[in-house]
Amino acid sequence: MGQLRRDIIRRHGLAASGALVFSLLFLAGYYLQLTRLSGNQLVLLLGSFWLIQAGLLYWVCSGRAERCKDPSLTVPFMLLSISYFTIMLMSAPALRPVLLLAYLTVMPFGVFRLTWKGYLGVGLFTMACYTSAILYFQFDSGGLWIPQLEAFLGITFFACIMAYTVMGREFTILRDAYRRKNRELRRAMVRIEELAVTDELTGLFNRRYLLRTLEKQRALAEREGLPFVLAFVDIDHFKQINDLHGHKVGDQVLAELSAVLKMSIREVDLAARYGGEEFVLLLSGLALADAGQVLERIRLQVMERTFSQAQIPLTVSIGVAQYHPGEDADELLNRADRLLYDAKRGGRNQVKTETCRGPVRSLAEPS
Ligand SMILES: Nc1nc2c(ncn2[C@@H]2O[C@H](COP(=O)(O)OP(=O)(O)OP(=O)(O)O)[C@@H](O)[C@H]2O)c(=O)[nH]1
Repeated sequence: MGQLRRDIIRRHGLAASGALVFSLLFLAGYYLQLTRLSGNQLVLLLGSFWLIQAGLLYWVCSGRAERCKDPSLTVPFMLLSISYFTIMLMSAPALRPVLLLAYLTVMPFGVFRLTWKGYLGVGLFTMACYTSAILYFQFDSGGLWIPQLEAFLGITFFACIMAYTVMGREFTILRDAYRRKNRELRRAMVRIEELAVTDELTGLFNRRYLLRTLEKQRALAEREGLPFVLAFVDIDHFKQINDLHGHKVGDQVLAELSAVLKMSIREVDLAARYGGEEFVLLLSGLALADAGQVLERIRLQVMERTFSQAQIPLTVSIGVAQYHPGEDADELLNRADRLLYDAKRGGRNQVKTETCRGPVRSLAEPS
């Protein structure tokens, strides 16, 4: 159960306790003969109130109301209580002071949900209910009608309701500001998390994230026996590109090559910038031979196009090693790095794949 639903249920628990207190007071009023109800009418009144209340509570607590615009069903709950307090008022005019307070205790529960317009609507509904109860009482009983007192009480009650509406408006403003800040904070958190794992220039994952993922991949390989392959991809003679075209173009080349790497791997794989012009690819669920083919394809892809506005041709050298059960991340990284070194030494623009725990095998001859 989510925190939001728990909060809603807690609030409804409070509201139901309030309704219970006023039901008990009304019951006491009945036994003190302060109401005009018969026993059956009393049972019908309180019984139907609690039946509907229980139905609404069930809707909220079971999560069925989550499809509604307001999953807390605040307005239905408020209108239900106000309507029943009005019927109680009609049937027990002597309990008017108690029931006036009952009306007012309903209003604060709108704070969490209602806009000030909603507040005004519920406030006017309350006023209309109260007025009809008073009129009903006067006409029904022909009771003592003291217009000044009724006006006095009515205006005071109206002022209280309006005060709630104004307060409700203030709460709406506060609530909206709080929600806005919360949203901004969440967005900022997501961005910070992104920045913490992303290389700014290339948009690939950074070394820290790679090492973390490598550990997870290792655990998966140990537990589930899922094979994976790690490849170092390094641009050949990148220093010359910087020297010839400048750092800015060099940066552009790095970004474009990163896009090629990212596009060439599957969702389950990972491309990271290890540092400078050196990248690492983690290919999961692949045997060494298949990974070798994938990386050979990447090598050819890089060779077949040019990079940056300066249309610079590029080649990469790649070292590919498969994870051996029991080894640690450093051992795997070192092996792949050694294979990359072999590829460089072997003339660059080639993929060096280790044979199973044996010597390295070249997939392409140096160009
Ligand atoms: N533009 C740019 N250059 C970078 C960045 N990081 C590292 N470099 C440059 O990458 C170059 C790497 O040079 P080397 O390590 O000699 O490698 P190389 O020239 O590619 O030679 P080989 O790897 O042996 O083929 C250096 O000139 C670095 O300054 C970066 O973020 N942007």
